[in-house]
Amino acid sequence: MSSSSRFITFEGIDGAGKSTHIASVSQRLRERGAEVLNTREPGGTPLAESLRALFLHSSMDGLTEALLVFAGRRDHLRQVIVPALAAGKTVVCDRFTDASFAYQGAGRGMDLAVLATLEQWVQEGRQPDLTFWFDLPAEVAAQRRAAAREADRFEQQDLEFFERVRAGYAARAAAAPQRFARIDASLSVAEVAAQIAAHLEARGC
Ligand SMILES: Nc1ncnc2c1ncn2[C@@H]1O[C@H](COP(=O)(O)OP(=O)(O)OP(=O)(O)O)[C@@H](O)[C@H]1O
Ligand SMILES: Cc1cn([C@H]2C[C@H](O)[C@@H](COP(=O)(O)O)O2)c(=O)[nH]c1=O
Repeated sequence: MSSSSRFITFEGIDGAGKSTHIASVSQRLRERGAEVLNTREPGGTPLAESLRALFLHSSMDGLTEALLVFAGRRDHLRQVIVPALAAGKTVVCDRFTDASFAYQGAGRGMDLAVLATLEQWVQEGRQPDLTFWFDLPAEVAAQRRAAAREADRFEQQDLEFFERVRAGYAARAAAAPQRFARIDASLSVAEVAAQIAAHLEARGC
């Protein structure tokens, strides 16, 4: 990875408000001289995007979900993320492996050791430099989703599922405090933006 490159991810339960801020964060980084590549997971390459459609709309168990999303992640890393970082770009990714631990691990009850093995095989030690975790109660996120769009099979899950997913993110954040920036996503859009800006300032971005 080039010294000027950064790998930044956005995480949180559905409806937490990530997409609302990704464009403005990317613009801020560009204004400060970064060449920013925006991408997402599941997805990011033609192969991974085709897997995304299956992942979001076909019925399957937690292990199948994990194998599918990590397969797409491997292609995404090799074809897009690693080359971009090597070229000195800043990669801003809407979701990454923390979502697998939160959704397939905490949400679906998959063995975290299996996920850790998949993480090692697929990422070969690579991790984001900075992860914004948009944290808020599942009930608040559900209210926001209800107003926004048609639910996919994850968004159709109940509040208990999303509270487990939230706890899964909290566990990942506790295990990697230097990488995670927790955002109180229950606040207003402006207050969330201010929290993000403060974290970026503190990291010289
Ligand atoms: N701080 C906020 N307060 C109130 N509503 C918000 C806030 N942030 C975002 N919203 C609204 O909540 C809805 C979900 O926001 P957004 O799409 O950014 O969430 P998300 O985390 O990207 O969700 P997903 O992961 O499912 O794509 C949108 O209608 C958005 O306008
Ligand atoms: C990367 C990843 C994602 N998911 C889930 C989380 C969301 O419900 C969807 C993606 O939808 P979005 O609107 O694009 O955020 O997929 C998951 O379960 N596991 C993962 O690794």
